[in-house]
Amino acid sequence: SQSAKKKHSNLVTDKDPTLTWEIVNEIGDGAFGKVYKVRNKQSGILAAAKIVEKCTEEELDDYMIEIDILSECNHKNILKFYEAYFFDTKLWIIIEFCSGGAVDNIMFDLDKPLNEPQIQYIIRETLEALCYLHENCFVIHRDMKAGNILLAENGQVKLADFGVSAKNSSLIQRRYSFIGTPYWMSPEIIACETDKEMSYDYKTDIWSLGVTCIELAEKEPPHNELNPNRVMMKIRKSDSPKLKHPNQWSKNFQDFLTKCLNKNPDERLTARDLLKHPFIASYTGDEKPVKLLLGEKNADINVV
Ligand SMILES: COc1ccc(Nc2ncnc(-c3cccnc3Nc3cc(NC(=O)c4cccc(C(F)(F)F)c4)ccc3C)n2)cc1
Repeated sequence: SQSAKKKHSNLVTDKDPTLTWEIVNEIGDGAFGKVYKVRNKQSGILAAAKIVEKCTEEELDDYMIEIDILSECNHKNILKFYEAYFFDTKLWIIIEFCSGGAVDNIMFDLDKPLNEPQIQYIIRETLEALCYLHENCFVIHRDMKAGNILLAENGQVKLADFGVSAKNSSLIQRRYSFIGTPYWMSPEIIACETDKEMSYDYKTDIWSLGVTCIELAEKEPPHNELNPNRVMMKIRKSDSPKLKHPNQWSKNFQDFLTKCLNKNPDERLTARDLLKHPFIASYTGDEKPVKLLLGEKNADINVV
């Protein structure tokens, strides 16, 4: 439509996406719509396409925040934006395809948590993405968890946001809205919902990263036995969560967790600081431990 074309530069409105992209299969079905693996008819390139049916102009404005964030992000550890179409009342958001899928699905398929080198590599790459989001894009992710960390076929780590909670926020202005998946929520983000004068900022992603480390080490986040509306009060009342069996893990890992899971956001380290922490800096390996993990997952599928 004319208004969509005029307003948004990242949006193709006068071309039918099915002329360029063919649907291979469905890979996800969320509240927002369906997600497909698609192939470019000219280049053969694979991609992931979120297709929102009957998208209204105001819904489009909301999705444009996501499209603008994705199109301005140019980093090896953030999903690469390809194209977006608004055609025949359907919105298509097309981004790079990661064949490994999300890390929580991989742990579920293999029915086992990750080992320390795999955690070090994945968290190092995720911290690089968070540094970029916080320092270059002034974006708070707000839904950091293993389900939003994708693996590409060569073991590359790509940060995603399927719930699309990531929002732009300038350095000074803090966020007052309330969002994210309860188990990974920081104490201050929960406080936001009760006493409004509280606010939170980038440090909320660091708490969620700490919870994600426990999730990678134990398959589930802390308090996962509680139902979602109980867990928020539990997080606010409880001390910082810890690993169930600390002596199975290095002192560096345990110390890294205490630096992420400080209940006071002002004392929590930044993503930039955490990249220098021994748990991360001492890991000089490449993506090999994660390529083995992907090998197991693929072998798993063949053997079944
Ligand atoms: C179940 O098996 C699989 C196998 C492979 C894959 N691979 C894959 N590769 C790429 N994308 C997806 C995907 C899956 C479900 C939903 N959305 C997906 N990607 C996607 C993500 C977005 N948006 C973001 O990731 C996003 C939005 C806002 C901010 C950010 C960030 F802050 F991270 F930059 C990221 C938009 C459109 C799409 C199609 N899935 C997934 C499941």
